[in-house]
Amino acid sequence: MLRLEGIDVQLGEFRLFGDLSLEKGAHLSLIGPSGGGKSTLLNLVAGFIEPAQGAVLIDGRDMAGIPPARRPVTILFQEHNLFPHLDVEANVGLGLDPALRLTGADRARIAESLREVGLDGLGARRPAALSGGQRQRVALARALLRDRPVLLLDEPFAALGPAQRAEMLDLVTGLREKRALAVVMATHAPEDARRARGAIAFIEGGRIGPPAPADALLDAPPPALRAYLGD
Ligand SMILES: Nc1ncnc2c1ncn2[C@@H]1O[C@H](COP(=O)(O)OP(=O)(O)OP(=O)(O)O)[C@@H](O)[C@H]1O
Repeated sequence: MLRLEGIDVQLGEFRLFGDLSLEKGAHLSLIGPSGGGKSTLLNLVAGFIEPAQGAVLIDGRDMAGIPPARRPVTILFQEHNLFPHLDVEANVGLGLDPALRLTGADRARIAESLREVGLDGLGARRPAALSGGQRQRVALARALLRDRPVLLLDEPFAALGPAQRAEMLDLVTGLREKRALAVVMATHAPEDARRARGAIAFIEGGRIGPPAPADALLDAPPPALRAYLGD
């Protein structure tokens, strides 16, 4: 479903390179040292940067030249996902219509999406009146309404406490399975990668390592990963 073929990205002195392949309904965690290239990879898939060489393919379609808004991809960041002056319903509604001309049917879909992420009845709140975890749920509800088959998460739950992080990861896993989403998540927390199940690719110095099952890799890490984990 998602393939990076012979990718080479050049950002000033930094170079990201390698291949990657992810099936529908699968989860891939990107872990590795700061500055290794995790966000660059997500930005490449999202269309914020273009490769100098190689191709990003989604469902067999070459994404070259396709702008972020027209890619079958949603990206969720650690913060700044919500507009503070808009209430929760409007923030989610932006996923349906950026001009917010919402019909009754749209509002029903928004309410359903809020229910799905456990925020039933909070549509009239402003983001400032929500906890960090609830704000990320709003952003997730909007991502779900966009209904794109690839979900990119850039350290989305790093600011949350351990229990909330686990809850959010389980929520994402449930939605991934229900909707057969392909999820790519950058994280510094190996326990998050374990919890999300699926595979891990270790990225260091711009080199995209081969994905391997999370438990197997973390239980017997190769030397570079062991050094990163501090074991
Ligand atoms: N626009 C840019 N121009 C030049 N260099 C850039 C640009 N964007 C990122 N870089 C560099 O690319 C490298 C990879 O950055 P990236 O954000 O992908 O790493 P990361 O693995 O996500 O790190 P972190 O874990 O700290 O978020 C860094 O050295 C960064 O300084």
